[in-house]
Amino acid sequence: TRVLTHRGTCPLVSGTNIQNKECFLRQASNMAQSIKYLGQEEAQHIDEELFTEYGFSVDQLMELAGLSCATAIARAYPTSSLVRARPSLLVICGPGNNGGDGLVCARHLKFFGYEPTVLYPKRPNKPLFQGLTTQCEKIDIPFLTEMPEAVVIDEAYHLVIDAIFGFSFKGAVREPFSSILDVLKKITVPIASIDIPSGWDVEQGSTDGLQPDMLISLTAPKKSATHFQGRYHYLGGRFIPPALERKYQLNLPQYPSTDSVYQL
Ligand SMILES: NC(=O)C1=CN([C@@H]2O[C@H](COP(=O)(O)OP(=O)(O)OC[C@H]3O[C@@H](n4cnc5c(N)ncnc54)[C@H](OP(=O)(O)O)[C@@H]3O)[C@@H](O)[C@H]2O)[C@@H](O)CC1
Ligand SMILES: [K+]
Repeated sequence: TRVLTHRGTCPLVSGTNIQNKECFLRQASNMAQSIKYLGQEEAQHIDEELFTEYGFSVDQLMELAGLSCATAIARAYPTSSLVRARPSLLVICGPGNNGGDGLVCARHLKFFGYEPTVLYPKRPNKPLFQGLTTQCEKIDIPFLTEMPEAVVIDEAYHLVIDAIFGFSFKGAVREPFSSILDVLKKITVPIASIDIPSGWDVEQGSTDGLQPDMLISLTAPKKSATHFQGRYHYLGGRFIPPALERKYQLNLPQYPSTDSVYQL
């Protein structure tokens, strides 16, 4: 009772003097609601269940994931904040679904008024990815044939979108992506990573890897996101059914209104 009646400074609301009881309750509620950071297998299981148990298709979720990435990027880097004449972006897409998110994101960013260019060096021979590529080409998004040097990227683009690897990445990075990541470590323009900073261990992160300015975690952050030190961390992918959220105790925050992104 002494704790409950004592007045002091609440560490959660700096500079305010509220009753400790309130502070305690708020802290307890925040702890109860803190969002879960997923391990690699857990992220893969949730993804699998969305398709097998909940009836979603890959292209559906990829569209929502990519749209939330484009929305978060437009929030963090509005076209009006970009100093050069053209709001040019480089989107680098990898061989899996993370790369697919990148293609969807590039398409939406084009409709949002940006000038994306795509590098897509390893393209899966599947209708989904061929369709996403065609959709970009048909709205005049250029595709590069090789990775530019770091100085060229710094000169030509405002932002690089890293859609190379997501939650299925494992082991040492293989070519051509190891050379691409080496270049990305040298650039000075900011990097926005989709789901995981590419090359990072999904759970442990990386001490000498990319240091993105932005991370858009899809569904829920992965454990490596605790090491993210950039300015903007957004949650996207507002499509998790409540029963699935409960099963995995995701404790997702309430997305505001009709938003598809939430700034963490
Ligand atoms: N539920 C959600 O939240 C949703 C998530 N979505 C998105 O899907 C993402 C997960 O997609 P994913 O499972 O296709 O795997 P991803 O990480 O893109 O890459 C696998 C590819 O990388 C390769 N590869 C692996 N290691 C490598 C290495 N060391 N060096 C080189 N290559 C390596 C591997 O090649 P392989 O081993 O087959 O040769 C394979 O081709 C997820 O992060 C999110 O962005 C949304 O689209 C839908 C809803
Ligand atoms: K990525």
